Amino acid sequence: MNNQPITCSTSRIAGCTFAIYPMTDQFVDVITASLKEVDTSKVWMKTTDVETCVRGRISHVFDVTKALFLHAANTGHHVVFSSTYSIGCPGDSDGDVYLSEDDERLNTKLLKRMSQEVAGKFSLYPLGGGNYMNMIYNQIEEMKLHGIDVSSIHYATRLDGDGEKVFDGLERVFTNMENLKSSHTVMTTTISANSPSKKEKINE
Ligand SMILES: Cc1ncc(C[n+]2csc(CCO)c2C)c(N)n1
Repeated sequence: MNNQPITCSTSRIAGCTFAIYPMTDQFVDVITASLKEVDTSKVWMKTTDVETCVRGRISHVFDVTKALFLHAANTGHHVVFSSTYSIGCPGDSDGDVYLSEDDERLNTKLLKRMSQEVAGKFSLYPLGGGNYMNMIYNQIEEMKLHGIDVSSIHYATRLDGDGEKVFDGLERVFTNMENLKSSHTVMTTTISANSPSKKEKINE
């Protein structure tokens, strides 16, 4: 058994653990086609039976996760994406070498072909101390500048609109936290596309 403590790292590598859940018998094809067709060469990546983890510069972590989800959603199936983004976690340093990649995004062309409405939510957790509620409120205001519907729900903020704009807002919020010198930031999201459910409350 490996009881070695995880070594501490002070690197500013960003990471995301996420899973895509396609609600179809063809779920294996939907997931594997996304993982194959999206260019992931500027991030460290590991896929298991439970999830995928990508690590690298913020721009590439968002480019890859956005492209993977929108590629899966583009099949037309009802697809859900569940993720945890993190930066500044005092823990492993896997993939630090990917921080030296340049800023050119690799999936811009692929994303241009896709137009997808989504519904989702995000929660922001500034873990580095400070006035955390103000930091969260400020970033919810930031999200409203991205051309999507932003509304309050319990424990999270709901987001409705174009998928690319939703991911661009999430990236902006995450990047803002880094620029504001938050020492450790975690952001969770759940994003759904092509749901057969109507947007209205379905329990009434
Ligand atoms: C992004 C993402 N990565 C891994 C899984 C886990 N998973 C479930 S089915 C399947 C394909 C067959 O092995 C895989 C890898 C997921 N759901 N989403």
